[in-house]
This record gives sequence, structure tokens and C-alpha cells, in this order.
Amino acid sequence: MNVDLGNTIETTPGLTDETLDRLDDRVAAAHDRIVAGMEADEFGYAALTLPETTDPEAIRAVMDQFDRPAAVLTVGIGGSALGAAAISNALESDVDAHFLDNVDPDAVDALLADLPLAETVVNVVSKSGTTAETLANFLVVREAMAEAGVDWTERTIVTTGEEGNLRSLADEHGLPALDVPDGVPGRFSALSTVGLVVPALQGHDIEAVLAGGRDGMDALAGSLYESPAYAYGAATYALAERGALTNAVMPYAESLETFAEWFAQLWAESLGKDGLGQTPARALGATDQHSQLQLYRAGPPDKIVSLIRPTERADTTIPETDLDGLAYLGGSSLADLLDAEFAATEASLAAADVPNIRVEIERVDERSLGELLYGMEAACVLYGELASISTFTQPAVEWGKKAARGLLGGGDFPEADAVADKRELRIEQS
Ligand SMILES: O=P(O)(O)OC[C@H]1O[C@H](O)[C@H](O)[C@@H](O)[C@@H]1O
Repeated sequence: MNVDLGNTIETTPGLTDETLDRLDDRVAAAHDRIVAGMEADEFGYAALTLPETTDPEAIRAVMDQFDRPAAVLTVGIGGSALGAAAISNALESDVDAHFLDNVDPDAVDALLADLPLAETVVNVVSKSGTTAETLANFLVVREAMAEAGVDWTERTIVTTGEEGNLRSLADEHGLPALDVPDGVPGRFSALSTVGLVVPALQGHDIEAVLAGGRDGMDALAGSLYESPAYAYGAATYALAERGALTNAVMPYAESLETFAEWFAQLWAESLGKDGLGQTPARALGATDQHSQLQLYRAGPPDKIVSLIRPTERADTTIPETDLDGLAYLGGSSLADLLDAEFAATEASLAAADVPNIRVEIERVDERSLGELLYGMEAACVLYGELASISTFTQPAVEWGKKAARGLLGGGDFPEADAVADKRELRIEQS
């Protein structure tokens, strides 16, 4: 992974080589803190050791209990779905991957109506083993399997923590079960059992994903000039301090669209605390050059744009044409066109003094994906250190989770009455 900060320094008043040098002293101290956390297996920091601690053999041992399926259906939400989806949606496979990460009944019904359940592996993932959406969806899936005459206990894998409803269910029915590693928050778990079961079932090289993660781990160093991940984390932090409160992540590769979704959870849930943080926005190049770019270039000057691309792509030639004015396209490739669009966007943003960071990976494959996911996690942890944010907690999300359960009468939630009162008030007013 390469990170180019050129357009960031040039476009941001007050962000000079000297300020970056001063920031680099803080990066060195933050790196020491991060390494100490990794070595002591501290909560959260332990995620940055996953490329070494994840055992792909344990995943393969579970997978080997199944014939190659037609499809894999993951039931999970947030960090229990997005890491696997980011990897799986980036890579081609003849095993379809589906993700039930919402409880929209129309979407659930439509998906289940189309799935060949007898040839599908159901992968239920929840670190806590108690998340309402995941368990509710699983109960619906289980019933659909029973109605289709499929023995769900023969086709279900569980990935969960040591306790919780899901663990009890796995124990009770003797289901193949994988552990969510200790000390790893869901949004940092892409390089663990949580993120790797789906790609493994699809036939992808999960060892290469982990090797890419290790490349990212080896590239951590006590200076932003030596570590691409820290360059990204330090620059986004420095820019947020100077008012860049939105980070528009714009991969120039359709295959990385879900990566931007994964990034959004990582950045928002980790850094959005105590009035701090940076709002992740999701965009796709070149498509959003024709929509969102207007705002990014000419709207409020409170943004940074992260432009991400693979340097190698398929080489599809644009046919020659004698159509008036289109001769310039003929004979070049779609990749040339997309790269020209990328360069044009960088230049367009820089010309309007909008800071932008270029992040490049070699190509969209297992190894580069592992490195990219790891790099962004490390960047996020570094940002949190520099801003003194408690990166690994999510109290606001948990409040909502408990409130929803409380409203359904499913748990002790002292504020439930207040939530219900507010709801009634709104209903009366409308
Ligand atoms: O894996 P689970 O325990 O089911 O949690 C799924 C998701 O739940 C919450 O919303 C957390 O804040 C997320 O970080 C987590 O990824």
C-alpha cells in the first residue's frame, strides 16, 4: 500500500512540512503505545496482531466438513458482516456470497425465496452472540430451511464469542463453531475467523489475505514517513484538526465499493466520540465524479477526499471509432480512461484547494486486500491515539442496541420508558 500526501500539504493552509515533522514526534510516541498494546494483547490493540495469530487451518478444518456450496449466506451485522463482505465482494467466485445484515422483511423474504437452501452454507456470526437483528434473522433462516426440508444443523457454521445465545445454540446442536478472538472489536475483525470464513468457502486464498496483513504489520514504523498506514492516519487527523470533518472515501474500482462501507464503520464507530471524529462518506470513482464531486470540490471546505486505486487492472481495449470527436478514445483502454479520470479528479480537487490523499494498492487480490484492510485499521488506531479517543469502545451504538431490545421487552434498560414516551409523543404530534 502506498500513500501519497502531496496534494494534502499543498492544499491545506497551516499544514506544512514543518508541522508534519512536529507531528511525526507524536507519531513515534503513538507507535510505541500501539506496539506495547499489541505485545500485551490489550483489548483492541490485539486486532493488529491478527495476521500472526489467526489460524487459517482452524477455518479450513470447519470448511472441510462441507462440500463446495452453491452459496454462502452470512447472518451478521456491522463488524460481523462488513469485513467478510469487503473481501468477498472484491473477489470473483462461482460460490455466491450473500449477507443478511438488516432485518428488512422484504429483503429477507426476497433473498430466501431465491436461495438454493439445500446447497447453501449458513454462516452465523456474532461476537456477543446476543445481537437482536442477527438472532432474529437466523431464526427466520432456520425456519425457511426446515420448511424446505433442509436439516439446518447440517448446513450451519457459527462464529461467536465464548458466551451468549449463539454459543449455547452451537453447543446444544453440535454445530461447527469458530471462536471470535479475544480482545478484537468487531470492526477490527476482518482478518480473523469473522472475516475469513466466507472467502475460504468461496475458494479464495485466505493465507494470502493474512500474508497481506503481515505486509501491513511489517510496514508499521515509528515515523509517518516510513509507514504508509501511519501517513494516512496522521494526515487525516491533522486535517480534521484543521476543519476537514468529512472524509470522502472514493475507490476507483467497483470491486472496492464494499471496502468503503467497511471503512465507514471503522472510522465512524472508532473515532466518533466526545465531539470528535471525522464523518466517512462513501463514493465510487469514476461514477461519483458525475455526482458527488461537485460538492467535494465546491461545497463547504470541510472535507478530505481519499482516492484509492489498484495500479494494475484488466486491460480492456476501447474499439477504434471514426465517430466525430471520439477518435481520442479508440485504441486506448478502459483502464487508461479510468486512470485519466482519477488524475483529473486529483487535479480538480487540488486546483480548488481541497486536500486529497492518494492510496494505491498493487491490484485487487487477496494479498493487497489484506494489506489495505490492515493498513486502514492501523491508521484508525493511530488517529485515535493522536486525538486521545477511546478507539475501541462504542457507547452510543450500544445505547441504541439496548434501547431497541428494551422497547421489545427483551432486556433490562432503565431508559426504556423515556424512549417509549418520546415515541408516543412523536406519534401524537404527527
Ligand atoms: O458481533 P455482534 O456482537 O453481533 O455485534 C455486531 C455489531 O454490534 C454493534 O452494533 C457494535 O457496535 C458493532 O461494532 C458490532 O459489529
